[in-house]
Amino acid sequence: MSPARLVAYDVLRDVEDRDAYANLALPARIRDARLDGRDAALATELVSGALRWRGRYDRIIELAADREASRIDSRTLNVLRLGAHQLLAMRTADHAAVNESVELQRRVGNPAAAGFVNGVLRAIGRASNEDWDDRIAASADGADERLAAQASHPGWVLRALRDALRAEGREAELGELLAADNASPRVSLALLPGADIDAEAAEALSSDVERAEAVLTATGPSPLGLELAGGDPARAIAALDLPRGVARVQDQGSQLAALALSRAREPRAGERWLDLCAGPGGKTAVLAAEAALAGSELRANEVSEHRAELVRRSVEAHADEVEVVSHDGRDDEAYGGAQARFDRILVDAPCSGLGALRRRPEARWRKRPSDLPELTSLQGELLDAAVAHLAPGGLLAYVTCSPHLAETRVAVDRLLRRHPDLRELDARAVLQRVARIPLDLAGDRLSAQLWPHRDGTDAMFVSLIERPA
Ligand SMILES: C[S@@+](CC[C@H](N)C(=O)[O-])C[C@H]1O[C@@H](n2cnc3c(N)ncnc32)[C@H](O)[C@@H]1O
Repeated sequence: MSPARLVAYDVLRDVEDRDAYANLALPARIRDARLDGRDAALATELVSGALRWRGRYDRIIELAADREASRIDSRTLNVLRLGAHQLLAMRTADHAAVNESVELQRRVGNPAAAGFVNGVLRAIGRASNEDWDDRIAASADGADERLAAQASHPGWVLRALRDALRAEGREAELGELLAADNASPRVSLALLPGADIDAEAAEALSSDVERAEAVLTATGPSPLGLELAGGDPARAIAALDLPRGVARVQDQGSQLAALALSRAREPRAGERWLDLCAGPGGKTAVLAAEAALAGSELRANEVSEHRAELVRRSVEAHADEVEVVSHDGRDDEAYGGAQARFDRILVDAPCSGLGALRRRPEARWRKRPSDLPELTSLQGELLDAAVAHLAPGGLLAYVTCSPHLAETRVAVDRLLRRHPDLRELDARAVLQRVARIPLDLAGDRLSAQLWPHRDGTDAMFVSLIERPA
């Protein structure tokens, strides 16, 4: 029995039974099973493939088994998903994929269903991906159901993504976006400003890193950004030999969102900045470095004490300069009192996370449209509280890692209606100025929406709002 397949199966169960995050459960299981590098890579591919493509594979399994997925025992279904991934997306020989799956079923599932697993997987292996696409199309109830199954996205997510693209006049890009969600992104690093080294110099240094099979390139839209072409990010960071916390794993869209606030305009001396929803602290780290350069003070707030601790760790490069507190961002304590005012506030609000589906393969199946109303009210309340603490002339950045219109444009339009004294600034122009390369920002609104398929970033939304002096 292949240990990598057993580990992959166990992680699928962790995700299902314990609501575990695959990216946390997988390394732990790999360690416990003492998998070598090759088996660890195989387990990783199996887990991310089976989770990401779950919608597609379940439809194919239903067609091959002539039975609804909901009527297949969940242990057997996971064995079939892993088998389907080997047959349809990996180079595993068909007989090996089928035999290993039957063995796995005997070991972890109902042995009496081993014949069923054998039959279903043989049927899946007999047809190509193109054939399965045709069969999915022929059995689908409408174009959305077809695309949702083929591209493995829940229907409501697909419609939300299409609405967001349509608002920019780019509905035709939906297929590219879904494909980008289904591809494993490269790891990006941020090299915090103020270090003695910039991204280009770090790339040059990566000749040392190259020997460690972890090649860094100064590519991507963030001026702080490095991309890892392969290998272990921790080794790449260690090989740069920089002070702790200066090089950090971070999506380049997140880097740009933080820079949009700090670089929207020249800071005056002694400004006060606040990161209201800071955990786990990725953007706080960028803001801390920017604040240190600008001579600004930074306060970071995070409602969860555990995540506030992560924020403290994230600013270790500027530990004494950032005040980290833990309160509900709707309460005055988060700001240090009712009278406290800030010159710049980042509201990186809790959101559905639909912009980062490519990084968390299980996330799309966990979100529910019913999560939205609670999130959008919280976003509105956090924004109202932040606005109340914005100094005259102050700047607020509203950021989400979701392109869902209810969390992005609609939230900003509502905020501006509630507070007619506020003025929206041209976030698109700011991002164009800050970015290392020209960004393809579509639509005719002042806010900016980044996209994985266009910008190579998570789908971050950024709006900049000013309280006129
Ligand atoms: C999108 S995440 C922020 C990501 C972070 N800015 C970064 O770049 O690492 C939103 C954060 O808001 C926190 N949060 C949720 N409700 C909150 C509230 N009422 N007040 C303050 N923070 C809250 C969540 O715990 C979560 O850590």
